[in-house]
Amino acid sequence: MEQSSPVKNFDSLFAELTDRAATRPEGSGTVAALDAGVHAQGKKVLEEAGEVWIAAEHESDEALAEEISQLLYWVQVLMVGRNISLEDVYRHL
Ligand SMILES: N=c1c2ncn([C@@H]3O[C@H](COP(=O)(O)OP(=O)(O)OP(=O)(O)O)[C@@H](O)[C@H]3O)c2ncn1[C@@H]1O[C@H](COP(=O)(O)O)[C@@H](O)[C@H]1O
Repeated sequence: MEQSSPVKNFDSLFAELTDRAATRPEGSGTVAALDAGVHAQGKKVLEEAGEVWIAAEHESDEALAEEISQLLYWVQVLMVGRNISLEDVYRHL
């Protein structure tokens, strides 16, 4: 029987990416993104932010939500790469 995958959220994705950085599994896009360095990560953050903006102006709710998920992912990659924790960020909220 097919198992449904658990629901992801911001914290669980961050835990997953932190684990990828520690265990470096073969074929992980996150490991490749971390190895590419902060300059490449920053460019992806900016690119995804632009796609969020365009989607917000011109695209469907579903397309916008997908772009936002990609922006969150790339912000988290950058955080993991710089060793910034969720608590480091949350204390500024
Ligand atoms: N949530 C994401 C996620 N969001 C975005 N992305 C990456 O960000 C890229 C953004 O897509 P775009 O459509 O903007 O770009 P693209 O043209 O498809 O790809 P590029 O040419 O820009 O690389 C995607 O191709 C993915 O490489 C993600 N990669 C991984 N995850 C999750 O991260 C976790 C770890 O993934 P792995 O490290 O790959 O195991 C898993 O839960 C994944 O589901």
